[in-house]
Amino acid sequence: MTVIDVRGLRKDFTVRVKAGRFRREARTVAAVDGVDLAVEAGEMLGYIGPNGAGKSTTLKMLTGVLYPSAGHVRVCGLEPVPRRTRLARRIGVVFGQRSQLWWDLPLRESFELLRHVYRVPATDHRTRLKWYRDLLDLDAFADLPVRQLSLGQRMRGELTAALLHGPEVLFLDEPTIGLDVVSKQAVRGFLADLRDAGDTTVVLTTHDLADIERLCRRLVVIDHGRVVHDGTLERLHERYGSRRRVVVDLDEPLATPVDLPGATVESVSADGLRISYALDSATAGALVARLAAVASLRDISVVEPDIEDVVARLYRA
Ligand SMILES: Nc1ncnc2c1ncn2[C@@H]1O[C@H](COP(=O)(O)OP(=O)(O)OP(=O)(O)O)[C@@H](O)[C@H]1O
Repeated sequence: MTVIDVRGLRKDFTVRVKAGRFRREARTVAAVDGVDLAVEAGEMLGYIGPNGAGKSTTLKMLTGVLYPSAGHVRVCGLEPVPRRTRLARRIGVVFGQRSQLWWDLPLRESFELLRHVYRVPATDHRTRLKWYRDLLDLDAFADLPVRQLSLGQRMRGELTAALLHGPEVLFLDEPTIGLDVVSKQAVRGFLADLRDAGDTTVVLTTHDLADIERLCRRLVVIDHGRVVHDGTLERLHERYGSRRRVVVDLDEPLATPVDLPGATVESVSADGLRISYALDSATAGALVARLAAVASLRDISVVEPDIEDVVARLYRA
């Protein structure tokens, strides 16, 4: 079932720019410029792109905060802006700058208030809260007022708050930004469990590509308001020519360089004992077998392509 259905989505902003010493003129900027997107129930989708690419503007249109300039949007079958109140019961939202929690109240009481706001039956509330408490380790700080929480603790609270009414879709804007390592792990682990449970569709924007590697099979990359990639991470690697590397440590330098079709020497250390090969079409096994026939190998490591490189290259393209 398609939970998010977006076709030809656009958002234009009118900005005033300086034109000469005293004049300013209005110019139209397409923040989102014809995005098509279909997300199926239970998917966890990574929505990424450089600064100013149009990610937040898209999320705002999907959650009913902004009216599109053109195009078709349905989330859970509803048009977000006119059906905003109804939609709010079916989606959860975590946007970095906006909080759903009451700053002066203990976290625990915010959860209780949200139960009333969304009119969640007490048993459902209890079951869900128990799950989140365990997974996100909330008990350690649930009695503190929200204003006293660390960023990581607050984010764990925000995630719980966004999910307590059992939404079908969860929108997350930069859920791990600025978090300490422990909270980052906790949030990622939690999202991985949520994905595996399969009941919630998630759209995740992030600058932290480790989030994507850990969590999202499907990746949509947006740049200048347009989708430039929609597919798996592997496909992105293939498309942008990222390659695995094999690094070998030798007992003695090679007398003559070893050539293998499908592999390229990337670097050789000054003493000749460490060689790094980039794999084009050869397999790591074939390369190692070839080397082992002519040299004594001390150590071998296979380095997976780094998504940061791929995305940096993609943005430059
Ligand atoms: N209210 C607004 N008025 C005018 N221009 C806007 C407005 N909101 C966003 N923009 C412009 O639209 C473009 C897309 O912005 P958006 O915030 O959606 O990008 P983003 O991908 O979320 O970026 P970031 O990663 O920096 O959060 C940018 O050029 C931004 O300056």
